[in-house]
Amino acid sequence: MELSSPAKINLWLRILGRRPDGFHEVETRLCKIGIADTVSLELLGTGNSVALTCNVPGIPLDESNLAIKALRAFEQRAGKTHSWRIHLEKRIPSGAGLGGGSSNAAAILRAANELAGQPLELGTLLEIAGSIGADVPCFLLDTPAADGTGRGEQVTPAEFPWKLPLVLIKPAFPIPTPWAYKQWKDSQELPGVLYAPQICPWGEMVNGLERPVFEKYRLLAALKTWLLEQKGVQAALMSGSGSTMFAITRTGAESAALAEAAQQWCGETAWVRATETLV
Ligand SMILES: C[C@@](CO)(OP(=O)(O)O)[C@H](O)COP(=O)(O)OP(=O)(O)OC[C@H]1O[C@@H](n2ccc(N)nc2=O)[C@H](O)[C@@H]1O
Ligand SMILES: Nc1ncnc2c1ncn2[C@@H]1O[C@H](COP(=O)(O)OP(=O)(O)O)[C@@H](O)[C@H]1O
Repeated sequence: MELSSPAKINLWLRILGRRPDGFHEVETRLCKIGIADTVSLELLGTGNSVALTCNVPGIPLDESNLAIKALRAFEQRAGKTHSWRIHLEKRIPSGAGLGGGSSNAAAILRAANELAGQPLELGTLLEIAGSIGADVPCFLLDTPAADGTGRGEQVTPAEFPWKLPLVLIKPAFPIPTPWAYKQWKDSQELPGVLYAPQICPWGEMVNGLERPVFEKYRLLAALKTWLLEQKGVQAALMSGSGSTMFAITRTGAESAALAEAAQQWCGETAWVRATETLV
């Protein structure tokens, strides 16, 4: 069984505070976008082995892969093991704040449940998803957008009728999510950079993780400032914990032109794509 496993951006990510368990209380709006991995899952028969392959080097192929974690958690809850084969065709860069691994985990939960004859209900799948990672449950919802509260794992579908043209820019370096949250409390704003909410028809775009991330990765702060000066840009923000920055333009032609200019600005090692939010 083959499933599309889309990336997300966070249109806003408000951090309300650090919790006693070390996680942070957040309010976020996740939107699925037109960049996706393809996840293939095959049920081989009896046993308990998982063979994982992937088209790109550098993705872990052992039990630390979120796709395998999802499969193991599914089998534990369903109370039955099988032998499986997974292939990940990755197009979403990792350590990018685009939720690639989380999306793969959700696709595996859906596919495994389907292939095993639907032993688990959506509520149970959402619970398992939340135990794998804060971003996983939103990818189990059918809607193109969702709101997350708590760690981000308490999700509700969100109305989002806008098909927004986007440019995504990920410099060559990744950013580990735990590091970004850890720096949040004691971080400072850089002068001359816009951190304030950008008021848009779909809501107030802001990302509380820009403060800690920009302090170390000055290039991203400079990139945000540059994006906000470009023709047709309605808003620019970091997605999740980075390192992807995204800009929303008014038209697809503007996002195509901006993608070209951004590639030149960042150099050829950056990953740059023009796409749009899913509706
Ligand atoms: C920042 C966001 C925004 O959507 O996405 P990414 O940048 O990772 O894509 C999420 O909050 C990330 O979600 P996810 O990547 O699933 O994180 P998890 O695996 O649950 O957590 C990784 C680590 O980040 C920290 N963490 C995560 C979520 C949260 N609300 N508070 C935290 O402090 C914790 O240190 C945790 O151990
Ligand atoms: N299926 C997967 N796809 C991508 N990365 C994965 C996967 N499973 C585990 N990882 C690990 O998770 C880390 C974060 O990856 P990812 O979820 O793509 O980024 P982010 O949390 O920034 O959106 C990577 O460093 C990678 O080694």
